[in-house]
Amino acid sequence: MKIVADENIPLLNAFFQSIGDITTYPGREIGPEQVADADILLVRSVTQVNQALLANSSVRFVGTCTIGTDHIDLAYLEAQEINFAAAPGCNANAVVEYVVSVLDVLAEQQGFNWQDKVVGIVGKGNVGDRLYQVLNKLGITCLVSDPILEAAEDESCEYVSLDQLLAESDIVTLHTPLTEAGDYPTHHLLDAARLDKLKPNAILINASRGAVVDNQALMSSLSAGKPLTVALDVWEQEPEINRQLLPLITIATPHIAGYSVDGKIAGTEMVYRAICRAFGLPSRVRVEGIKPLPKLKALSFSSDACLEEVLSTSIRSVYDVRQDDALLRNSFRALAEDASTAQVFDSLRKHYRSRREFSTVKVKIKKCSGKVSSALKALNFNVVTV
Ligand SMILES: NC(=O)c1ccc[n+]([C@@H]2O[C@H](COP(=O)([O-])OP(=O)(O)OC[C@H]3O[C@@H](n4cnc5c(N)ncnc54)[C@H](O)[C@@H]3O)[C@@H](O)[C@H]2O)c1
Ligand SMILES: O=C(O)[C@H](O)[C@H](O)COP(=O)(O)O
Repeated sequence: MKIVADENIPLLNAFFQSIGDITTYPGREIGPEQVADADILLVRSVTQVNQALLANSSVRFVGTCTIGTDHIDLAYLEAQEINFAAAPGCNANAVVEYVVSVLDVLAEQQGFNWQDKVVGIVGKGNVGDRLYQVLNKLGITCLVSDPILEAAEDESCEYVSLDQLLAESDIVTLHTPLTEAGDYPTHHLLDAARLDKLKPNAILINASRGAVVDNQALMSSLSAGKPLTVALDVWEQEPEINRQLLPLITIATPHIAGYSVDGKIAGTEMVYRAICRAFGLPSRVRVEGIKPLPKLKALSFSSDACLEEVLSTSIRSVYDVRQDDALLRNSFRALAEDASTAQVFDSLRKHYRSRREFSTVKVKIKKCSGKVSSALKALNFNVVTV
């Protein structure tokens, strides 16, 4: 079989070389010509998969090694009886750890204690629910808005309206898909009116999709002096992000919240297993059999280390969002005259030094307080008491 794939999908040969001949392209350059005689198309979020791409192709299976599927015309694939698989939850832990790093950094910069804040979570799916569980275990009060789960009478938490969440949360973090249709569309969910409802000095984090927040309205609000701290990992019009918005954003990253090594490989593996099922193939490849993944040295703390020090040191030893923020700002500052915003944004993502996830890091603690150990376990660290 012929496989056409986004070059940014990790371990393509390890997983798929026994299934077919693989040809890779930059995700944004996969067009009708590239897929014309392909049987299987493997993409990430930057390839629009629709009738314009597939109408005259032989593609029988589309896989996106991502959580988001807003780049896929699902109705068209179904109508054409083209098999489809995404990778739900594959990098959800990475996004949670991104949010945790943002909170860790802002808590230090603004001198607050997480436990004293109310966190509003918009969207309680794979990412939002994991974040909810982590924050709950850390004793942090959460408000949750998810009208779809609420309508389905989900009882995993008490739900509030979005307007109540915006009015009462100190920190608002967005984890919905980007949708334009249905009962609860999320395109510009946070428009000018809703941005106005955010508390003074609130923190807004968007690691979902750029257009869930009206970026023009956000820029107007911030330019008018609204006291708001914003962390954006996703931007409207990616990769042509609005560079005038950049200086108004406190933490700015190039859509890498889900870019852990573990999450990216999980995405590839999930689509591989779906293809094996769809084509009745033996699912032989195991991630464990692939070259060992980079491991971080174990951390250890003295028994009198304070909780804040242990948490912050552990988080930053694995991921410090300030590094990605600085890299993005320096890259745009150094932007060569002829280099476009899109080239810089995409290059940062293509050459991203993927990080590991907290669960892969062993933290050795000498007879520490139960509070420290349980907090680290809440963050999914691999805790060993020595
Ligand atoms: N920045 C990144 O690198 C990154 C990584 C992973 C996922 N994402 C994005 O985050 C989104 C969420 O990821 P997930 O794995 O939790 O997806 P998911 O599908 O598991 O959960 C999404 C949740 O949002 C809820 N929802 C839908 N419309 C809503 C609305 N109007 N208001 C409130 N809630 C609403 C759904 O009911 C669902 O519970 C993905 O669709 C993707 O676009 C971004
Ligand atoms: O939807 C997802 O899984 C994430 O947004 C992921 O980070 C997308 O990564 P990309 O396809 O842009 O490489």
